[in-house]
Amino acid sequence: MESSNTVQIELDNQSLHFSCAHFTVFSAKSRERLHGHNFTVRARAWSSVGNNGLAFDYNELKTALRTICQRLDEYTLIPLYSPYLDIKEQGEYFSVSHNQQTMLLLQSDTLLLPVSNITLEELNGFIIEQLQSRSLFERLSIERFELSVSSGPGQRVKRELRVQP
Ligand SMILES: Nc1nc2c(c(=O)[nH]1)N=C([C@H](O)[C@H](O)COP(=O)(O)OP(=O)(O)OP(=O)(O)O)CN2
Repeated sequence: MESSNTVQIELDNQSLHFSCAHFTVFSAKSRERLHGHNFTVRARAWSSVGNNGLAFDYNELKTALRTICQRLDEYTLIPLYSPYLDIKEQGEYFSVSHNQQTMLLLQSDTLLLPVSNITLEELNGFIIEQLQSRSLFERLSIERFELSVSSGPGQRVKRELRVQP
């Protein structure tokens, strides 16, 4: 029986993590308190093995993921597109208001991400968009891709992408 020429390359190195503070906003009147996680990222990529016995150099994918994680690491993450937050610049701070409460966060320690909530779902989508912006899937001839983002043991969100050949 001939085996498939398509392999699955999985990356879940310890370096694919970022430590951030956030709060999930559930509604106009409900949110979590500000807290933190050590988020971890795991990627699976399906690709065909070429005549030289290589599917693609997974260091390119690992380096891209590591760079994205490093750029998020040690920040408070705030969703720029949340319908329930009012975000303003105030001197060296961002003032972030929700349900008549306002927190002041140092801009130097805060990232406004182009997402609607700081959830595993939205972080997953953000990281995939960062990879797509590098045309990584086309450049590495990745046919199918799965990204998993976890906020701790036992809870993760996975998203699968079928990249057009
Ligand atoms: N669909 C989603 N639901 C929730 C998300 C999410 O990202 N997507 N996130 C949260 C909370 O931010 C997150 O779960 C808070 O962490 P929590 O589980 O409360 O605390 P720990 O990670 O320390 O886990 P414990 O089980 O409490 O030890 C909620 N919902």
